[in-house]
Amino acid sequence: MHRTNTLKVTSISGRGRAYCATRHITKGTTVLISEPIATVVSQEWLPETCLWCFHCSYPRRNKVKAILTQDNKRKLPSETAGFCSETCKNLAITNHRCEEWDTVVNAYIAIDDEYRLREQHEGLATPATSEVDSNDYFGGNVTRQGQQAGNTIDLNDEAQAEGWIDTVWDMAVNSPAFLASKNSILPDTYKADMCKLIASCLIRKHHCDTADNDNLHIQSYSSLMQMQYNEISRFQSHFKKMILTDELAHELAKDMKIPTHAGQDFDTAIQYVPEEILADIEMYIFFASAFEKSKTPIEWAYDHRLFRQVLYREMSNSFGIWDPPEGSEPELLGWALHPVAVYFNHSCAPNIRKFRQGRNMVFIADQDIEDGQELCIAYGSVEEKVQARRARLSEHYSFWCQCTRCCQEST
Ligand SMILES: C[S@@+](CC[C@H](N)C(=O)[O-])C[C@H]1O[C@@H](n2cnc3c(N)ncnc32)[C@H](O)[C@@H]1O
Repeated sequence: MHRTNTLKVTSISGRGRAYCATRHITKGTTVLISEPIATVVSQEWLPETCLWCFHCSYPRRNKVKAILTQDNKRKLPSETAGFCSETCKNLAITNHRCEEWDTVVNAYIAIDDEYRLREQHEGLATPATSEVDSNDYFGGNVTRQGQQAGNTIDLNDEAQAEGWIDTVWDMAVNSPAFLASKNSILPDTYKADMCKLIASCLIRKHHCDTADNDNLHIQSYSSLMQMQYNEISRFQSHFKKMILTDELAHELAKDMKIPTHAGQDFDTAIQYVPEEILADIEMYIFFASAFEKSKTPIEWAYDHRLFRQVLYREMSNSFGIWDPPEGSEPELLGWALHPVAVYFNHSCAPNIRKFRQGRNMVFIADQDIEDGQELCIAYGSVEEKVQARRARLSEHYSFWCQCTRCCQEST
């Protein structure tokens, strides 16, 4: 990690925490080089991409295998994963806590195994029945944290929304009928990849919690927890979209308020859950069943709260691993989480350019920047008109862009 003394974290109204210049920065200055805490190479590019430095040798496969499998008949994507050299393999192993690398590889295989199993049984999902009775699970009328005693739960209120969303997850993952309706659904490969990334982070948590010898050059799970958490804003933004576009949902909750009993009865609650959030729950069910069946079951895999801790940080903070690292028409090889690099807000007129250098992300001033000025990158293309840019950012990152350019162009 290399942080220059040119930037610091401050708070900016409407945009949260942000990196700002601590002095005049001249165009071309490197302001930050950051290492990832966790990465995943997508299933599609696994055979040709080095798990450590991300060198992609397509169409040649990696020279050094990550896993020495005995079973050639049953090759899973992760069993083809590897490194471009022994040096990269050694770096991967020594840069993890003891045993950690092995657990990560086994987690990958468990996820591939579950994916393959579902691929074989695709379309055989048991339809959901209306026999779901989550009141049994909660032991009747339980009022949970954040839930008001009045007649409605206000989803605009962060604490109420948080308590209700947590309740819905609990009800969903403890409902046998709901689980039966979801446990054969084949996720898209992107979701299986995200499960691998989440597993890597939770393995780091486990090793941070239990390791005796602290390896100081390894980034801790707590650094990941400093990243912005977007579960509530994601729920609210998809809920708003749902009540605008779905007549029934509009009738049920036009003002973001839902009846209190939707926090106690799963059949009622589920009507208020946007499909994007249902897809997140499905992803967790996939994740948990992968580890339930794995040869080395991992106890933390059955905790949706831990899964959500990472999922809703990954969503607003991960960086794509692009190849070539800079330039036109790159391929997306995977994703990486960089705890130190997450304070660059988005601007539709960015002053910082980022590119990948091997495993690291490098951030360079693209113009002269004044002392105190905010340092911003672009989260994707900034070519469209203001409404289209804001809609894309809202859809993908759950925020309404408040950059100077958007604010000027929308007045
Ligand atoms: C990678 S984080 C950046 C750091 C973040 N501001 C924080 O406090 O941790 C991305 C989040 O920052 C906020 N953000 C970034 N750029 C923004 C912008 N142009 N307008 C409004 N919010 C922005 C959004 O909440 C977004 O989900």
